[in-house]
Amino acid sequence: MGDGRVGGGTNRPAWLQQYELVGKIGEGTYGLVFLARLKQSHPHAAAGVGRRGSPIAIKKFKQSKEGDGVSPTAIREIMLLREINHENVVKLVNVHINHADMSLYLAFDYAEHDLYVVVTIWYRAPELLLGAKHYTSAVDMWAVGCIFAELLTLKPLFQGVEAKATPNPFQLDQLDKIFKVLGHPTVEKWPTLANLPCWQNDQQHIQGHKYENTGLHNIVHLPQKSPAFDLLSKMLEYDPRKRITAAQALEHDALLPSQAGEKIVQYPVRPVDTTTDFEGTTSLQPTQAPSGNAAPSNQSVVPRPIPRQMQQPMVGMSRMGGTNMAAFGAAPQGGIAGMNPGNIPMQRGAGAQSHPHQLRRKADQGMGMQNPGYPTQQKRRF
Ligand SMILES: Nc1ncnc2c1ncn2[C@@H]1O[C@H](COP(=O)(O)OP(=O)(O)OP(=O)(O)O)[C@@H](O)[C@H]1O
Repeated sequence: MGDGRVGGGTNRPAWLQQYELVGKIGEGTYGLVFLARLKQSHPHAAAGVGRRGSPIAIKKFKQSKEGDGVSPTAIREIMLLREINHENVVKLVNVHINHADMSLYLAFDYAEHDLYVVVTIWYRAPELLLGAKHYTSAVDMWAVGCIFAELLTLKPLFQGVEAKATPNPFQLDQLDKIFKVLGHPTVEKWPTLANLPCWQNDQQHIQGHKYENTGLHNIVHLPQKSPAFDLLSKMLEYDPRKRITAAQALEHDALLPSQAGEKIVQYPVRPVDTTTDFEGTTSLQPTQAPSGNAAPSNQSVVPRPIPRQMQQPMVGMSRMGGTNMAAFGAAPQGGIAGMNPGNIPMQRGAGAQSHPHQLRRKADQGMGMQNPGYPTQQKRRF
């Protein structure tokens, strides 16, 4: 299959030679993601960055159905990632393209932890669920609050079942999950509630029900007087106009580094499917799981031997740490020079393709793999 045959195949493109493929670590709407390691140190390698053995996440974009070039989605992702330079955003370190089949590979700094990406109704603000036609960035703060709680408990906070049959934004089960924890919303506390279409139309569903406040603190196990709980409750404020803004949140006491940590959260590390190659189908050399952690016979999982201690004491809420690895230079052979995607033929209609507003939570959270159960938990202090 020429250049497109990579990973387990023999006809590897030249650019791939710099990586040792470990296995598949994830799958998104647009591609498969693999863990690989650098075979050799990069000339500009800094401490822990770009050195031999450094982990790299390689995302292979799925081929477009039309087979007419690189998708606008990929182009958009590359363009944006080239612009973004922030410690909390994984860095795009290289772009590779196989001209034979126009398959595209993006090489990123590797991130040890993630939330297995958060775009379902679980993170949707109540004003949206109640049909608000005009909304603000407060909806994002609600989502951040949900994620914050999930970081504390390792469990999504409001796991509503989505009613998919209707174009109506009203999601009763999701609202039900929220109200059960935060209590019944009232127009006294949230005056514009009365104007929301679904609040008016679905009175019998919501207003007929009296929700008790179970108490968020009971779920996230934080003292009610702690700065972390204060910040969380301000993110999950019903009234979007009263909800804390991102700028205010950054100033909140919970983020002061001087605060002593109280709550230690054990984060699991990412499983790696070592049987899947870049084509997402065939076998790499299976790696046996350590004894006592038998993997299913048709697949193997390995703990990632990438010790990355999270040593910083975290207080209240900590900003999610990025990998903090610097880019290590220009594209090597086969890469797109300077990561300029300008020479990539784009599909017609580029830019017009809409990103699905609502994506599903990944069905393959653990990629169907058993939790390897290795002693690889990492701690984060809150
Ligand atoms: N740099 C990385 N380091 C470690 N794992 C990664 C990295 N990038 C992606 N992954 C893993 O691969 C998964 C798929 O990533 P991808 O970017 O393809 O899609 P997504 O952003 O999760 O979702 P979608 O494309 O549907 O919006 C992620 O959820 C994550 O588990």
